[in-house]
Amino acid sequence: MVPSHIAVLGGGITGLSAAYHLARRFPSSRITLLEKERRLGGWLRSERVEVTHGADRADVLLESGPRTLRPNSKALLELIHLLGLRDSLITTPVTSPAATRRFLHIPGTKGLTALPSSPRSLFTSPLARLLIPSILREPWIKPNRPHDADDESFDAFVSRRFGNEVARVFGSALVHGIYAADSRELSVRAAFPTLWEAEERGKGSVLKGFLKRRKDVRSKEGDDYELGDVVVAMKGVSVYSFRDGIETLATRLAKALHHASNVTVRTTQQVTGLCFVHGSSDIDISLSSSQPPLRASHIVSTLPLPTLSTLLPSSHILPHLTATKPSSVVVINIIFPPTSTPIHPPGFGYLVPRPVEGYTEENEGVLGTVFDSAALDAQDVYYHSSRTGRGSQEQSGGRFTKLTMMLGGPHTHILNNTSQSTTPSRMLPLLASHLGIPLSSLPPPLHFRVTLQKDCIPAPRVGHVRRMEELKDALKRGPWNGRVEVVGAGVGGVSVGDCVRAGREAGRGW
Ligand SMILES: C=Cc1c2[nH]c(c1C)Cc1[nH]c(c(CCC(=O)O)c1C)Cc1[nH]c(c(C)c1CCC(=O)O)Cc1[nH]c(c(C)c1C=C)C2
Repeated sequence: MVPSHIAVLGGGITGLSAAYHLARRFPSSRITLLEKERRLGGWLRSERVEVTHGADRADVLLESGPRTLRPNSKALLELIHLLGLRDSLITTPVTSPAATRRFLHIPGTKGLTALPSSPRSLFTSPLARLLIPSILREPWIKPNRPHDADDESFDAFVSRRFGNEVARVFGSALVHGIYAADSRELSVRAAFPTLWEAEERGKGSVLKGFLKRRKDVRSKEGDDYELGDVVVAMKGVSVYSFRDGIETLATRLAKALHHASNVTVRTTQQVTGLCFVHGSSDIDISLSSSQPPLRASHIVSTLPLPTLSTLLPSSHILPHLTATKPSSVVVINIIFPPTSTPIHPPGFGYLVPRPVEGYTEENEGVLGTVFDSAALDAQDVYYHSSRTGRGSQEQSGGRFTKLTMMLGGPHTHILNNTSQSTTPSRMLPLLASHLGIPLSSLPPPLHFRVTLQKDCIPAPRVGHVRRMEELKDALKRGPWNGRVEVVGAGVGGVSVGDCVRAGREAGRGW
């Protein structure tokens, strides 16, 4: 039966995608999207700041959440096609330094260590001593997954197959860069399912499993995405965004919803409770405003799972809503004026692994730094004032350097004391030391902005996949009877592409 009224809870990227696709799939259904804030888009937030230095002026784009997208998400490519966003694309080629050059800053050392970008560079890398033996050994290590294990931590998984040091140095850094979490708590099955599956396919060896996968991938069939010619624009692209930043995706979705005749978007509407209507299968949604409750036949919740848990009547609690620990990140956007020698080497940026002693109060608390101007420089608009005082949009003396330092996550002492831990006088010496340059070669920044992104990334803990299966099973049974779907980063993958796909798949069974 076609749903009469679908309520979508939450106006972040998953909620917007859900409302957009539901409106297309059910043109005769009413759809209401409810968002507690005034703005839509959740963690996608792109803002421009104006900076000047002598005769140089620029409108520089800053991101405080995700900043780049990867072309492997068909759900995202489809949105770009459907929303007509192709002309706003800004891309980074796979051959550019931002795509090929990545670094680690190893705690206790000065400067950056380049990560090998090809099998050949592996042999000349300072990390060769650690990496080569563990890679060569892995296929020969007997299958060692505990036979009844249905999950384990990412750290335990990598330690088993590649050794403890590889797990601490590379595994923890990777997890910092995606989940801002402790790899000793993160579920390998939920966070890196391809690794877990490769080990199964390779009969115990991850590397053998990956070699086997190549054959399977080539024979994989296509699917039902409407991609237009966007795929052509993504040839040879490593990452991409839009001229006005990643938030463009949210603003264009909101615009499309505004024009859809069957959708109502209600902002500043905080949901305070859900209640089954006696004698019917409808659900009443209470709102914090003085508005009467909203009655819906179907609900898609994209709210964080702990928030959803507070909305349910005690007679109808759902399992596992509070099991996932979200990570908080302190994001520091810094803009430096043009300099005669580059502030950082060309590349994506660097990650900082977990220190040997763990996450202690003595640690600097930095998870990594992104060299933003290296990847999507074309987002920044430069003006040059001539002697006549008239501005023209042209390239002048040099480019500003834009980078983002990220702190916190498992370094909880930073989150408890953000304002004191993130002053320029603390951060700039740390940055100079990570980059291996004297502090005196860093000019005073033109812009230094600190944002605390509280609980921004749900980090799935060991057992997450099984718990989410149990949650989905509970939603199929009474009184929910499949009319309520719970989707989003807390349930499935956390990338923007995963969130868009989760919204696209919501309500498929209705
Ligand atoms: C606020 C900080 C964030 C950190 N991780 C994420 C955010 C929003 C989420 C995230 N980051 C990456 C992925 C994987 C994307 C994919 O597979 O398609 C996710 C879900 C990878 C990534 N990490 C960094 C960047 C610039 C990217 C590319 C995607 C993006 O722009 O977010 C850098 C980085 N992110 C974090 C840290 C500590 C860090 C350090 C250099 C935390």
